Amino acid sequence: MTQQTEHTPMMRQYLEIKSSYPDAILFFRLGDFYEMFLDDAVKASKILDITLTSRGKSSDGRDVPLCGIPFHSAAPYIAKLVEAGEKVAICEQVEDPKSVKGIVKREVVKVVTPGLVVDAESLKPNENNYLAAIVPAKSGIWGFACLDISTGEFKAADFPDINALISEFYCVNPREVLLPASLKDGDGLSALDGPLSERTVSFIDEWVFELDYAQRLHQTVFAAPLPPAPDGKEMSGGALAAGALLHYLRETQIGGVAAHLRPVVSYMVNSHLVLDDMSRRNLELTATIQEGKRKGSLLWLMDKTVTAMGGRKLKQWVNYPLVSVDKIKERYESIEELITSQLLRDELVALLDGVADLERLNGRISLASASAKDLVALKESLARLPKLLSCVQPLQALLLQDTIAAIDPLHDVVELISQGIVENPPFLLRDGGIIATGFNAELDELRVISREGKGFIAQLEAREKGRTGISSLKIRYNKVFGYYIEITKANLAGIPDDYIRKQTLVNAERFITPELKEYEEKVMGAEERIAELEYSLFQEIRVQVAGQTGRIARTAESVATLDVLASLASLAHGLNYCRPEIDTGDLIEIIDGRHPVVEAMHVSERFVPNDTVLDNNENQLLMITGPNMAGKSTYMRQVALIVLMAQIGSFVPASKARIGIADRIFTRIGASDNLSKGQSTFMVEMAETASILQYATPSSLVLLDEIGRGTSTFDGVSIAWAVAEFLHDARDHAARTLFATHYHELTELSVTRKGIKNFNIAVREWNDQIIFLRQIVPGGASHSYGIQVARLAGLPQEVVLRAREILKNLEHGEFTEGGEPRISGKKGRRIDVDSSQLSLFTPPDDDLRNRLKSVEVARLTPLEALNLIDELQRLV
Ligand SMILES: Nc1ncnc2c1ncn2[C@@H]1O[C@H](COP(=O)(O)OP(=O)(O)OP(=O)(O)O)[C@@H](O)[C@H]1O
Repeated sequence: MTQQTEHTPMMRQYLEIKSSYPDAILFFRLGDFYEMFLDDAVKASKILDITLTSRGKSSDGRDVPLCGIPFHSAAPYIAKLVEAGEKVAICEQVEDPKSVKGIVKREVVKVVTPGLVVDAESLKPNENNYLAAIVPAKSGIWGFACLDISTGEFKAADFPDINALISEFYCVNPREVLLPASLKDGDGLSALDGPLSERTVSFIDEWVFELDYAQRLHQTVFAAPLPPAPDGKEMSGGALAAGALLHYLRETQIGGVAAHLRPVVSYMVNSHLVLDDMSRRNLELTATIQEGKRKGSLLWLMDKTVTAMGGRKLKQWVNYPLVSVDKIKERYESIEELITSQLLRDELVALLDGVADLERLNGRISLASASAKDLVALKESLARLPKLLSCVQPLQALLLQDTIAAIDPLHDVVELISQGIVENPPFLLRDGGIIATGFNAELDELRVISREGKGFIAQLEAREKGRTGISSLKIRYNKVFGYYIEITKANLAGIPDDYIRKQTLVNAERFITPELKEYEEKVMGAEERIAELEYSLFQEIRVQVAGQTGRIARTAESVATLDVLASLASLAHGLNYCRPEIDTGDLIEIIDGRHPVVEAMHVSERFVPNDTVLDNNENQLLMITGPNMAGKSTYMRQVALIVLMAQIGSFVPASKARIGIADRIFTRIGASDNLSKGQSTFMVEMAETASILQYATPSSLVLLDEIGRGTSTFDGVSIAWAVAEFLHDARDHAARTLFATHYHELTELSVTRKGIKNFNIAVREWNDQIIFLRQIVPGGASHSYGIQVARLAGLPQEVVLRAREILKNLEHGEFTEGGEPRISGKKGRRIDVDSSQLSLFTPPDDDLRNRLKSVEVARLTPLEALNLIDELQRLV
């Protein structure tokens, strides 16, 4: 904060508190308002679109900017600031102003930050909201940890290099990130620039990222040591990052870490099928590549869940496909059983449909921000569980049984809430009307007093009307005077002596009597006490329920799993998917495979199914040629998606599939433009290819679409050729590969490489038109049909004709002395419609060919042969 201010005691208090929260907007409680001052006020008034005023002057004579919001309706304002990426520190009066002389004591009670919001309005139901920490650790390892305070999930891992870290970062997609302060201007951050943009980033003191500290914090919070990595070794970076998150939680939650937060779970890059960020985006797993929308993504297609928890869990399954055959089979088994038990599944889905977001309710309960409505929602959801349990009881599959066994209907919690809280409580907690009758004797008594008091006032009004003979006499109530008797001016003559005048209005006078005040005290006292008592009883109930967060979390988790399995069963059943066979072998065999999303999005067009065989032997690299628009990319993606779905544990769009587990899926598809990061399209293409060649293993699945197209044709073909050779020849990197290309020359690789097979996507020519058959067939394509497709796309006739002319020139081998094609040629040459593809490697030596063709070898004498060699040499 830069401004100088007049230092009234209150302002001094403000500045002192603010100095501990320099990067948060401080909500400073003043009576019924939260006030913001100085820079905070300027910033917040803009974001919140509220009036900026000023309060007094600073010592340099400038106004002190000020804005404020009513405390009882602060929630939407806080949400708006947090949505804009700001942190909000809530500073309350922690003493009763009535009992204090001078400045009342104030303290920050909570800091709300984008990664730590819990209110339902600020969160998307089927998305997690993560807070993450990143830290470079020793030997190039990067530590990463993230938690979702709204659900209690907490995990950490080490990543071998920054690229692996970044891939995971995008997958987790945290809203807020903590980094060690040393990264502020230091190395390593530039690679993180892209990932960190548009997220709230906080730099944390270096000392926080210490292993001892992390271990101590974890032990204190969870009464358990930090876990090792899944391979049994000590987590290095992940542990530090987890420690930083716990530290930050303590700082912002003031006084405690949420009870529902679960201990850290450690994981590793290869605990799952690994996908880098580009591949995730290319395969449109959770969002489309063009518009970043959910609709059109694999997740959109697969998601038939009916609860928010199920939606989030499915997203996690899609983001982390499995590599364990046993675990995958457990999921298949469950889906199969749920498909065959259709009636049961329908009933299960109907029961799940009414279950609220137990995970987030649990979070709000444990963080003491749950309303009475939240508790009732919890009760109503839990109350469905006994029926749900009896519905699923006949299911036999192992995973289903384990999941069902972990569901706890929490009868005690249901009973407590049913007895304690009315069926339909108000939203506000302080106005009473929450606690059910019969729950607390004192409360019931107070309610009787209050009711009777009100009845008495009605009686009193009638009595006073009789006594005074003034029929218009009324007993009324307002906040300033409490109860009073109102008499119009015309009737004032008849008022009794014991009436005490309180106020004069234009047309009436207001009076009180000692009797009225006595009753008022009783009623008002009772009502005040009722509100207080109800609030404290509510808090007691909430604390009791919060004591059960572990049980609620386990139940929520199981309900989510049931929802996901039922969703996968509905998907498979509805779209006629098959159960794959899965093993650790190298064979990927798909019969009648379909692209799940293209098939679902274009229902009017029949999707043509295709087969695939890939392995580590004779079908290791499929070289796919075919005209533009034929369906090469769709075909390649469909294979990757089928493998991915199979490893998610889902059935797949095919009539039969056998999937040898993939450790990673790599894709290099299309021209992703990275100009904003200062890299050319070609540079990005090559960088991605380099990373594939470095990390692919024989168990990987690689999709390469038009490698080399970002540069000159000769360079492009050469690079594509060498890449294909490498993927075939380099034993450690010989991944199962789909290689789509427009360079027909590459089909020649199959002659010398036994693992390379040519395929093309069939088209039929008809009257200078092409018809796409969408069928993948063995062999290389002979034509590109680029010009025909360009014409279909509406390129002007003139340009199309000229392109054909140039193509013809090229095909006729018109080259300059330097070997460059003389493509401009002469205009007006007649063009054959069926021009065949130019072979770039056709040598410009027709004379040589013609001479050779003319030789009749059988009739050559040895001397003539020698002469001929001499002549040919000269020709060359
Ligand atoms: N098997 C199929 N059945 C029906 N339609 C398909 C099939 N495969 C692809 N398509 C449709 O054909 C269109 C073109 O497919 P795709 O983009 O895969 O072609 P491509 O050969 O990769 O083209 P290009 O070389 O120009 O990138 C897509 O819009 C898709 O909807």
